[in-house]
Amino acid sequence: MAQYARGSAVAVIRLRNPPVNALSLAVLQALEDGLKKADADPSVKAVMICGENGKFSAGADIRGFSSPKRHGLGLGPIVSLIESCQKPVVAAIEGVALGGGLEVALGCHYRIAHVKARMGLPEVTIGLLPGAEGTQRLPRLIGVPAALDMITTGKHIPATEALKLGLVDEIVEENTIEAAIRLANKVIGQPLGPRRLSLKPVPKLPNMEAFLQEAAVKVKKQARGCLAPELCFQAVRAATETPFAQGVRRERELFQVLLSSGQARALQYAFFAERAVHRWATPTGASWSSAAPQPVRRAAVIGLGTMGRGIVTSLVKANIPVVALEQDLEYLNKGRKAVMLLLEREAVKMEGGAQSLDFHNPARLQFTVDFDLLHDVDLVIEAVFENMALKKEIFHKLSKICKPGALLCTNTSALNIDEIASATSRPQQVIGTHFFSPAHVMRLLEIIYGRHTSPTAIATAMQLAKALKKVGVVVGNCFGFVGNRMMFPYVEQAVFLLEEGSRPEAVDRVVEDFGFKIGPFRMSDLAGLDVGWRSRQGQGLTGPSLPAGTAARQRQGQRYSPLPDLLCEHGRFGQKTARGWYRYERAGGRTATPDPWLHSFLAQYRDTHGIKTRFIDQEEILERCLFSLINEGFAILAEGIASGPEHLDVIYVNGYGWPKHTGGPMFYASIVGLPRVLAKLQKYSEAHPDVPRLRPNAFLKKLVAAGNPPLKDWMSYVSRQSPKL
Ligand SMILES: CC(C)(COP(=O)(O)OP(=O)(O)OC[C@H]1O[C@@H](n2cnc3c(N)ncnc32)[C@H](O)[C@@H]1OP(=O)(O)O)[C@@H](O)C(=O)NCCC(=O)NCCSC(=O)CC(=O)CCCCCCCCCCCCC(=O)O
Ligand SMILES: NC(=O)C1=CN([C@@H]2O[C@H](COP(=O)(O)OP(=O)(O)OC[C@H]3O[C@@H](n4cnc5c(N)ncnc54)[C@H](O)[C@@H]3O)[C@@H](O)[C@H]2O)C=CC1
Repeated sequence: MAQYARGSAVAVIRLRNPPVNALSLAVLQALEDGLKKADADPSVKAVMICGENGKFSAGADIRGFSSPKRHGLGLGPIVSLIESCQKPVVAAIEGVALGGGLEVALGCHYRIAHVKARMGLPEVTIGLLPGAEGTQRLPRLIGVPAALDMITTGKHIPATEALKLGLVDEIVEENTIEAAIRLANKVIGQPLGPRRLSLKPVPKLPNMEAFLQEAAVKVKKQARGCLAPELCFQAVRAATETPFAQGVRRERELFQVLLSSGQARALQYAFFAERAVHRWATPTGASWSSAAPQPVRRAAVIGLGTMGRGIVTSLVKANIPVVALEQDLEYLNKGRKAVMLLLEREAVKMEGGAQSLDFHNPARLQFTVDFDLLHDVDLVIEAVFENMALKKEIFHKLSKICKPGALLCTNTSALNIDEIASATSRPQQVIGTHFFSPAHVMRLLEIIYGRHTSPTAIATAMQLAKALKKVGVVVGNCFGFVGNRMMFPYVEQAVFLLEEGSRPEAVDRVVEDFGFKIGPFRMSDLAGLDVGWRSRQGQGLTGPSLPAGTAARQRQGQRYSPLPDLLCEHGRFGQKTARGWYRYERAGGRTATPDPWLHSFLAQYRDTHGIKTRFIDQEEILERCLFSLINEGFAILAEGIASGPEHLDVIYVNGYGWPKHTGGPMFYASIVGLPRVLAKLQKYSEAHPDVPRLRPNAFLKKLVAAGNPPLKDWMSYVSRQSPKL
């Protein structure tokens, strides 16, 4: 709702719809009523619009977009109504003014913001465009380049930047409402024409056409198949080419296209999924609603390799003092240099508003090889080599040295949390905190509870994720947890496709065209092929411990591809050795070029093993890679390793580069239709009976037999007797 109040000459309209004053139909109606009342009342000389509880508005109610109650576009005409008001209207922006919220403010004649407020048009991130005339007003106010940037990226900008851009007239550090009322009183009687954005021309650029052409290419490249950025661009382009009213008509047409698109549905699902995973629960009944986190005032990181250095950086950025520990002085110095470099780069990015990182202060960041310095930290994150014996040795040590309440976290990417915890005297305080590389950049934190992990430990890890500005997703303990476990069949299929006749660049192209940031082979080259090789050696799948006489392409009666092992035996570890599935300009180089050596190696390999090369089309590549991954997702849900499909989707979108505009693997499966996913898996499984991961999972079959229920109902079909904990 919106509350109308009149004090002296200024009428106040307060948007009210907790928690973020989203613009529901009721709010819009009350806003319209308030405006009409103020206009009609001769004693009212000016109007001030603000939001309840220190937040202007986060925009249209996103749940309303899929609601059957939606009655078309109501906001555009209301913004016009504000602008055409004969009395000055001032927006008092506190907290956030986003989407439709900012469009309301753009209709106002003046905008005043609190210094801590944030503004933006994030519609593009939920598959839409600012459909309440925002694509036409914003370029008129701040110019085309800045408007295009805000509208096509959806970024939120701080008030200080908004002031520089001319988006707001003034920023205040104290009471925004009082300042807005003062401003409203001051401008009574002043001409409103120059303040009406719809009447202003779009500021000209000397090279507008060239600028737009370049911008179009950039937007398309960044969109990676997502429709909304391109349509946002078209709407802004209309502002540069046509009068206001015509631009608004174009904006509405484009908005309608997006509103009815599957991508918008998927992105809105992803928005709520990311919030739903905050409300974690475990099959034993522990949950976010009853567990309280412990404070983390000081932390430690053990191991400053690829992951540890990023984790230290994340903690420093979150203002958590850190002790960073290495095994010896040589590694320590190497790690220190790497951490300092990362922090210096972060400090540069944070310049112009953000607090300084203060990382040269030993009270905030200390480097050591002495375990005794960890005696008083609240939390330790272990990031040493992926080796169970080493991890157990370290946890045993930590359990003796750390203070009783300290949380002991492991960054293992696949190992058993319970086994690691068994080396301590406090298994209830042992938990997996699985960061993704680069750890200071990637948003995902997979949080893995073991058999004995306490609810407090889970709540503390979730709180840590929030402090680090990451999305924490709580999952159960199994080999590879959720993310990597689903990744194994995907990568396995990609390699099998090479055996059968495809090439790395062909597989990567199909997966990248689908919208992945990076295909499976580029990804392996980036991560390092030696990582998986060592893990397979540890599992006895390759290397010296493999029993003599084992068939080259079989392990335990199942199909196995030795191709990645053979590449490693040739010293091809990926980017780090300038050779992997591709070749690179130098060791550590980033530009992947298809490698004729690899092509002839594959041809020889097929000859050696008598594999007949066949042409594999894009559909088969995509389906075998994605559906095998999704199939594993159903197994994970059935085992109770994750409490819902949203968890799997949030993990994939935030940790593995799955295209957000398809919602995530499980949402995508629901859109493709479970009967189709099942039929395709059945087909591929029949063609490859020695590949168990292509065999349709029983839970998937159950859902299909139950009539393909909507994703939100899937978990009600899980039999509760067998959660694997
Ligand atoms: C605002 C945030 C920055 C806050 O972040 P944070 O503090 O971290 O809290 P969160 O956990 O994110 O959010 C708290 C809580 O609020 C929910 N929520 C947030 N924003 C919205 C929203 N816009 N709509 C609905 N609900 C929202 C969130 O889900 C949380 O609740 P929970 O899920 O239960 O935990 C951050 O939240 C944020 O960035 N929000 C999104 C901002 C955004 O994207 N805004 C753009 C919205 S789209 C828009 O404005 C479109 C247009 O401009 C087009 C104009 C067309 C207008 C048509 C009129 C629409 C009529 C709707 C019909 C309604 C039907 C009816 O009334 O019945
Ligand atoms: N590399 C990646 O992309 C990811 C790795 N992980 C996991 O993170 C952990 C670390 O992996 P990386 O950083 O890649 O390894 P890395 O090999 O780059 O670094 C490991 C570091 O641990 C240090 N170390 C070894 N023994 C030690 C000891 N006793 N005391 C102190 N330090 C010691 C080493 O000196 C080395 O610097 C592993 O468990 C790995 O599985 C998790 C997610 C992604």
